[in-house]
Amino acid sequence: MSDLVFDAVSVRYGGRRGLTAVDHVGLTVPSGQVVGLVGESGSGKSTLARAAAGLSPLSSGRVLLGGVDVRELPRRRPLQMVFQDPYSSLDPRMSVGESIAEAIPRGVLPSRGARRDEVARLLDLVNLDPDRAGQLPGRLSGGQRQRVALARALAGRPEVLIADEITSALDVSVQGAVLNLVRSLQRRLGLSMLFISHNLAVVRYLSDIVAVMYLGRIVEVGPAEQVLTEPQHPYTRDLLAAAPSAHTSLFDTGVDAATTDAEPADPHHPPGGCRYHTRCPIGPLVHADREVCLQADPGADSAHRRHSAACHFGEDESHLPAISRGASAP
Ligand SMILES: Nc1ncnc2c1ncn2[C@@H]1O[C@H](COP(=O)(O)OP(=O)(O)OP(=O)(O)O)[C@@H](O)[C@H]1O
Repeated sequence: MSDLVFDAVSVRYGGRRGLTAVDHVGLTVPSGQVVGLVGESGSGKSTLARAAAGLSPLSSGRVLLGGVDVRELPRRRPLQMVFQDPYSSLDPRMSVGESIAEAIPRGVLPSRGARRDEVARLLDLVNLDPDRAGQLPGRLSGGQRQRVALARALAGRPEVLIADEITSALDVSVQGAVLNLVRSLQRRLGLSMLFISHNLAVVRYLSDIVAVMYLGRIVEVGPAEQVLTEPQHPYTRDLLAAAPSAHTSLFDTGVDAATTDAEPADPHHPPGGCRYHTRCPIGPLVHADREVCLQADPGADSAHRRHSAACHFGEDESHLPAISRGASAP
């Protein structure tokens, strides 16, 4: 088992008129731990996850697993991804068993019988009756399909599971069961996990570490409890203020993280200096120091495991009582 390391990863979409969806991101998912990745829509979370899984080509940087560039791993088998929509991730013409068997690496279990037994083991692992193997996905509920998608991911015996909004398309009544299953599998199998969700309460429930993304950059990272209860970056504070359920119920509906009323920055033309300065409530109120926010990119120390924020005033809370929540940049 080894750490998953994003080393100065950038992903750019389109040509000259395109945008840099992930911009020089450094992030470590320590072996056997869960990193929750949060941030509003369009901040680059899925692109970062897809970059690790080989689904978004890197413009620069590397993704390493145990020091090995994941591009050198055969079919990236140690990294498996589960997606949001269990309706499109399974082939409707293949039985559940065939879908799972297809994901078992070739050569590992050559005999038909051994593959059938492995499918039954995997179905049991995700709490589905092995008799489901003969069914088509059309006969299954969303929650059951997501369990099959998990079984498929586990068929590759991964070290790292990348989970992108895996419960947000499910009925609220089954979200809890799927999350509990993911948590127990992660612990039982010692998996590392990059877990993306808009629901901060869910992220808090699952994660050891939380990383916060804004406009293609990691702006804060640290132990989950610290980031979610003592945030250092103004963006994280705004995110938490907009999603009070991080501190209340796990499965409230309507908890999507949104931030201040200020206009989101244009991802095609991200602001210079600190990327959050156009929306930040601190900059405009700390006039004497605002220049530094316009000029210098603070950068979070996301390669390390301590709590760190990409803010010139991150750990200095002396200005906080003066801040009014809704303040927006001029
Ligand atoms: N295939 C693509 N081609 C061009 N631009 C893209 C593509 N996929 C994503 N983008 C853009 O890249 C940026 C980051 O998108 P991404 O989906 O990674 O963000 P996200 O944080 O995962 O958002 P969400 O929470 O809505 O899934 C956005 O501005 C988005 O519009």
